[in-house]
Amino acid sequence: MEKFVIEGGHQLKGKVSISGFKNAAVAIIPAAIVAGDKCTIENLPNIKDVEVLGEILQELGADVAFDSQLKTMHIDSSKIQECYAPYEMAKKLRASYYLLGAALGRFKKARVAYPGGCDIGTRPIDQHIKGFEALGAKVNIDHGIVHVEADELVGAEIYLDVVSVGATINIMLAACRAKGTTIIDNAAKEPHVVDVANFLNSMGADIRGAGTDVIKIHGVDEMRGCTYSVIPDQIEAGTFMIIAAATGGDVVVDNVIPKHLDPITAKLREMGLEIEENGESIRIMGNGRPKKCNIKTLVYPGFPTDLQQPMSALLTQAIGTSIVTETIYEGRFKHVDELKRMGAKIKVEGRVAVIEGIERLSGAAVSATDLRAGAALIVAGLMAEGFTEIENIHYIDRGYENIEQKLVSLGAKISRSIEI
Ligand SMILES: CC(=O)N[C@H]1[C@@H](OP(=O)(O)OP(=O)(O)OC[C@H]2O[C@@H](n3ccc(=O)[nH]c3=O)[C@H](O)[C@@H]2O)O[C@H](CO)[C@@H](O)[C@@H]1O
Ligand SMILES: C=C(OP(=O)(O)O)C(=O)O
Repeated sequence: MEKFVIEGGHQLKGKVSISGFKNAAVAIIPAAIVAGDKCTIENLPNIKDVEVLGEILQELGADVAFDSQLKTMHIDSSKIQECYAPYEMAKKLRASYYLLGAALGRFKKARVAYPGGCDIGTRPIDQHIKGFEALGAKVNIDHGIVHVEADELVGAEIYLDVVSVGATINIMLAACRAKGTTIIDNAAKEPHVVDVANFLNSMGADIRGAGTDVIKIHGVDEMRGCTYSVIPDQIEAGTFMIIAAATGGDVVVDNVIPKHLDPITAKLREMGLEIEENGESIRIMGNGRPKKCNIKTLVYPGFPTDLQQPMSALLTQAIGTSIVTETIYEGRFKHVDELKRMGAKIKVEGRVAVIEGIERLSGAAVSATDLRAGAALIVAGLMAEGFTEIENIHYIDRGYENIEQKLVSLGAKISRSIEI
């Protein structure tokens, strides 16, 4: 089992380049099925989730070649005949549910086991199902497998009861091959929704309004392969901004879309950090302990749930008491018990964490319980006095490319060690 060993207390300085967006990549790879042609996807992050999705498409019958140096995946999905993703395949990640929309669009039929992913609360798919049914599909769940099937997909007006990234993307995947026009009302506006729409449009789809809360999809008969480059990872970039703040460092986070980082920049400025935006990079200059700050996770352009855990870690050393409210996932406080091992003063009541800032955390042996909990423990370990050992780092490898190498290049003392 691998673990990270961190010696805390070193200021980070320098420039770090951000990889492609995991949460866009995990939708774009399954989306490549829709056209049934050859696609080249560039700027993919070299992370476990991308590797696993490539393997899943291969098992479904596609030719897949991932060049991890060039960060490019070539997918020829023309040989896929049908989409059956049993539990062993689908449980590996939450994003396997995008196979439902993609295969429904192309084959009018799919069978995919209920999705897996990090345990951060219930992850219902009722809005995905509502969308598929509105397009004319019959959906039933039998022995853990979601079956979707339609004689014909027909465009419809779909109002989402909750703003859901997954449902918005899944409905776009199916609707781009439906007859007529689909309107998704109360759609998610996240950058990854826009990236997937742009990818589908590059394959010949006709999707308008992605990035607003009304998306119009005119179904098309034909789609074709394309070459597409994934946008930079908003969450990896935000994590490095938080790390820079946590270590009182001076870090340029490069290859980002600063607009996507507005909610993080605003909060860090509120905490007293100096931040400069410069084209495709953001410079964060820390100076001692940050001020307290309240955080409420919201759909985009609100503060992203995926950064709540790393931000909570930073707030453990803020001056004053901060209140963190998690509105998206009720189970996203599993990092709290681990932070407490390091001396953090946090009380959780339901979806609210009250964090009383202390002078300094102390290094301890801790365990990652999910991807962003792992990122939070890295933030904490880099701030803490002494050594922190983080177990279960396979969660972190799901979503961060070469995180320890990127941190070492900024002057952090972190290494990966293998325990037998
Ligand atoms: C809005 C939001 O922050 N979405 C994040 C969520 O996306 P992900 O796609 O996992 O989640 P959704 O955006 O679909 O879910 C948002 C909320 O809607 C609820 N819901 C969702 C679908 C459904 O059919 N029924 C339902 O009730 C969920 O329980 C959740 O409370 O996690 C991803 C990975 O961490 C992030 O990249 C997304 O930015
Ligand atoms: C929880 C996450 O990923 P997933 O939805 O793929 O489990 C995440 O990216 O923070």
